[in-house]
Amino acid sequence: MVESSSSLPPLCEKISYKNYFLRAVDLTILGLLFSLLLHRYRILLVKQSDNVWVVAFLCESFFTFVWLLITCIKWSPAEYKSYPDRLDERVHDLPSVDMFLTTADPVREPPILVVNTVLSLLAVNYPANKLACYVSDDGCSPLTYFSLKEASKFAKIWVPFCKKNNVRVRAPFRYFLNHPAATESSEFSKDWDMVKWEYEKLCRKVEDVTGDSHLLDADDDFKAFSNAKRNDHSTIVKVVWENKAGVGDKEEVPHFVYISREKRPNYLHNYKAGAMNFLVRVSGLMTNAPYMLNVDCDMYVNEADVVRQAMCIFLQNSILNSKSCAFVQFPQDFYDSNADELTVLQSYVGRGIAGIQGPTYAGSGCFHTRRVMYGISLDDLGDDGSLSSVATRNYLAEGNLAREFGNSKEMVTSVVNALQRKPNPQHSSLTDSLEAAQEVGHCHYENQTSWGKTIGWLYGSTTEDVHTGLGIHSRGWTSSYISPDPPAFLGAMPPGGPEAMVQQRRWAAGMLEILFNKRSPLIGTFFRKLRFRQSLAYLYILTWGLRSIPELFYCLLPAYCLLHNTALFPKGVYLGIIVTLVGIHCLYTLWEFMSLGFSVQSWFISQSFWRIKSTCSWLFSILDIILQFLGISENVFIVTKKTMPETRSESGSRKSQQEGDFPNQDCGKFEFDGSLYFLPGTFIVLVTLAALVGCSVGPQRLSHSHRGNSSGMAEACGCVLVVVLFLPFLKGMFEKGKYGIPLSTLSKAAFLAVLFVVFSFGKLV
Ligand SMILES: O=c1ccn([C@@H]2O[C@H](COP(=O)(O)OP(=O)(O)O[C@H]3O[C@H](CO)[C@@H](O)[C@H](O)[C@H]3O)[C@@H](O)[C@H]2O)c(=O)[nH]1
Ligand SMILES: [Mn+2]
Repeated sequence: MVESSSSLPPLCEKISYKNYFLRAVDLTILGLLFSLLLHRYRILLVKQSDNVWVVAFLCESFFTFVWLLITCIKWSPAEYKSYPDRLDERVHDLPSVDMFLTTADPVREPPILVVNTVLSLLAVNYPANKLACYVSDDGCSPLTYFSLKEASKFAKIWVPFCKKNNVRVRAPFRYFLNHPAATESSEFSKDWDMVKWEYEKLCRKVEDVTGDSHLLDADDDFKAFSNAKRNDHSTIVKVVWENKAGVGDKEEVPHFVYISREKRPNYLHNYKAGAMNFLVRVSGLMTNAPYMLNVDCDMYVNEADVVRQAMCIFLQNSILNSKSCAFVQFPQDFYDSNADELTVLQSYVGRGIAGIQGPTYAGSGCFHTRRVMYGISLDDLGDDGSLSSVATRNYLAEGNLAREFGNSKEMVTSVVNALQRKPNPQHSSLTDSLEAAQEVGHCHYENQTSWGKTIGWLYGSTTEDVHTGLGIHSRGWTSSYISPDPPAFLGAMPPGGPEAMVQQRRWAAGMLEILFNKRSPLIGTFFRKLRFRQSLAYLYILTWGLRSIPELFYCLLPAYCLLHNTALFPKGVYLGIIVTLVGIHCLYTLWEFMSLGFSVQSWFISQSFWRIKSTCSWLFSILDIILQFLGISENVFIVTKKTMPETRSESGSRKSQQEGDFPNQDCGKFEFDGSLYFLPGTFIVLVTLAALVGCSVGPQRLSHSHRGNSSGMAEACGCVLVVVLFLPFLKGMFEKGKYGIPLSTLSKAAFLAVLFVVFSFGKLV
């Protein structure tokens, strides 16, 4: 299949970015942090009873630990660059790829957005007979199914149009943002108008049915949905479109299947991980491709060559007989500017991890190897990449597979084929597998099997992605990171506000679930095949939730000290160290943002958002975990609300990338509601303001009797910094509507702030 002659140029290259200057900056910051800690500790030894210094010492120890992890992670960044143009001369028969998309709620995830992502998948630059697209709908919505059916009709126009004209961005809502250039031929313009008209027709149809779903009642194809409730319905599997010609022609549209697994009330469905495992099974029965791409429903393909890019990595590995790469992860990029900080984090921390054992799995934009998902370890493979004889005996022994993969004969056969890298025997039609697909969708199909435990997407955490990736790395596999420009996938992030808080809390709680479960990286290095630095990388991500406590305390300390008339910061040289630390850190992070083309404003918003999300949202994840341990409540996956952006073209703040950016009028404006999330932030701002006011009203008191040999200036500066970082809250106190903090939150926070002030003063008397 692959031409292995070494005279041909490689399909991909690993690029390592060692930057000695950045290492020096990282180490300098680390050195400064350690010297500060040491100084605090020395003073603590002398005056043991100073609680403020104990708290500050503990917080700073935590921050130093985090920075130590960051320094280790960023030490040797790397990524892959692929050369898809070289594929054709080297590979005569490209491998098949099954593409998975999950959706869960037709209201929070508008079907037209799902349709666009699906269309971008169907139109990728890859032979149509090697692709199949599977959509899992946890919402069991006739509207979603209807939209997908309509999309498959439109795909017959869209896919050939994209391939013929070599369109780059193959999600119509994005593509039609721009008009064709004046230099284009009149034939193209005519085609363009026709396709746009057809797309608009599709949108209208979806809109009409959204307004009146009874329109579908008469259609027999929708019978399965009548009486179906979101959380109470049988399995539905529908072959929306089958590429019966079985050719890879440019005119052809890949297979397209809609599935919705059985749901019953009071039954744990394991959220996205459960949906992914059903996708794996159904696709195993139908097409059984050796590679699987998965995307979230809002993450459309922004680079038509993406499948070829990923295959470059897998195929080059097979040329080199290096078999350790389990998955290829593309970064999650976004078409809105709500996630600039995530983009920066991926670019630096993500590349750092990519240089160790490989990137963590991010849940979307990732190509997995089916065999690895079936639980095999790197040791199970022989030199030629096939199962070793011991592994063959273990896995394929009579009864073992049924015990692990469930009682469907067809499923077991497909697993045997996948493990031995053989395709399924040719079916005459996809619909032949419908019955078997229904069977593997039953609620209890997974009972007593290894699904979610050692095979497939892992259960037990709402961040199933990090969990599953960790499971794979712990079995000795590596992963690869490619970050093409323009980005391969683009999605949406909720703006700063309630939705973002819910999402961040879910993430932080999901990570803590992993930190304390049996796959914890704390033990993975010693008992499994997780590399040491990789376990540190996981530790960095998994401890996000825990950071909330030192961050909260540290934000309150300046105010407390000012009110309590005591010193927070050391004086003299060590005050200089703190100022230098803050300065270097600001410049360093600012440089990270600007080097990726982001603005100073975006940097500032991100710094502020980090403080807000850790003190306001991650804090609750600790509560979630405690309640879960006590058996009082379970962590749930609340789907993030996605909105279809207005299709108006305008240029955005980032220098890059696409053919026109979406407008973002309220960029950076923070939204509030009455939820408890906004209580800690409001409290911090009120307390800090009170301290500042107290300090300016009674300056004599401060200068005369300030204990700890500090004038209070440093603490006052600390307070100003806190207020600046929580600026959205300060503004929120004066705004109305969704940008204003509700009175109920304000009054609760004010009450707590009064208690805090009294408490701080109380100590003085
Ligand atoms: O019960 C569920 C819940 C969610 N989903 C799907 O999961 C995807 C991600 O959900 P979303 O609400 O967009 O979560 P995010 O927090 O934005 O997603 C990030 O975080 C998740 C948890 O770590 C990962 O699964 C995602 O891939 C990653 O993009 C979406 O396609 C949903 O439709 C389901 O299929 N079933
Ligand atoms: Mn999302």
